[in-house]
Amino acid sequence: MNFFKYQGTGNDFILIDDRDGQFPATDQAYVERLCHRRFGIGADGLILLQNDPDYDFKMVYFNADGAEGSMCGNGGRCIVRFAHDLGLFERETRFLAVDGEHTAVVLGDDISLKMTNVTGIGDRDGLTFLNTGSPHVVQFIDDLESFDVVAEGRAIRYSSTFQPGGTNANFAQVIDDHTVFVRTYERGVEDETYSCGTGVTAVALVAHQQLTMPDPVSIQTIGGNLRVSFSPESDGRFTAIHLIGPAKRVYEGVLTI
Ligand SMILES: N[C@@H](CCC[C@H](N)C(=O)O)C(=O)O
Repeated sequence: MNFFKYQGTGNDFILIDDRDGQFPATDQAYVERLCHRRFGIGADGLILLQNDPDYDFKMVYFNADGAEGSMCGNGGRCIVRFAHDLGLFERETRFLAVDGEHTAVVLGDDISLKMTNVTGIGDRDGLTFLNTGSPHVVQFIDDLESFDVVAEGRAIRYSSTFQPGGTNANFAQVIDDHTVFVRTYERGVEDETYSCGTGVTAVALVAHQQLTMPDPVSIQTIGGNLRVSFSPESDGRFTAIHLIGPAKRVYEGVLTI
């Protein structure tokens, strides 16, 4: 079976064309092994591209721990690039993911991915929490460079407040009036990743609501730059949310494990 490796701002994924349904998707240990950075290919997650009768394709996303995850924004941009490379559409696509329908547009090196609407930004035991397709806590920090993202993120991820599912944790530092630097501890990877698409989307919406940062918000991550555009609604919801940034094929190979 062939595999492809893609990355979106350093969030890296194994992509598999599973339109024949042959991949052993229920074998969690196998997916985990493929994602392992010593014994496998190495990736933050694995994504299957499957057929769906009503859409261009269906995205099935697994975290590096082998369990099926909630929505992955960078993975969403990567599978759009993959589908484009496979010739499944020309410029605009419509696909199904775990959180419902997404549309996306190829803009040269960038993919603009429409994210699910956000119902609101809440408070959970003093922490800012929202769901952008995946659950996210957002905290603003003064010196993010030297902040211990893994220790602090893990404490939030496993805190009783967010059990049983847990949450992703994002730490953000304001760079200027429209730019934020973001570092994320990802649930399911159980480590800091170079970038998290649903996480930076969450940070952009919180930066708008709490710091009046205007649309679009520019995001810096360890793995590169992204933009998030959105429409704030009068009832606290956000619609027309787009995550925009590069997504690239890195290499392809044949599975031998
Ligand atoms: N890297 C992802 C986030 C994936 C979801 C997450 N790890 C979870 O299941 O909680 C992104 O780019 O959004």
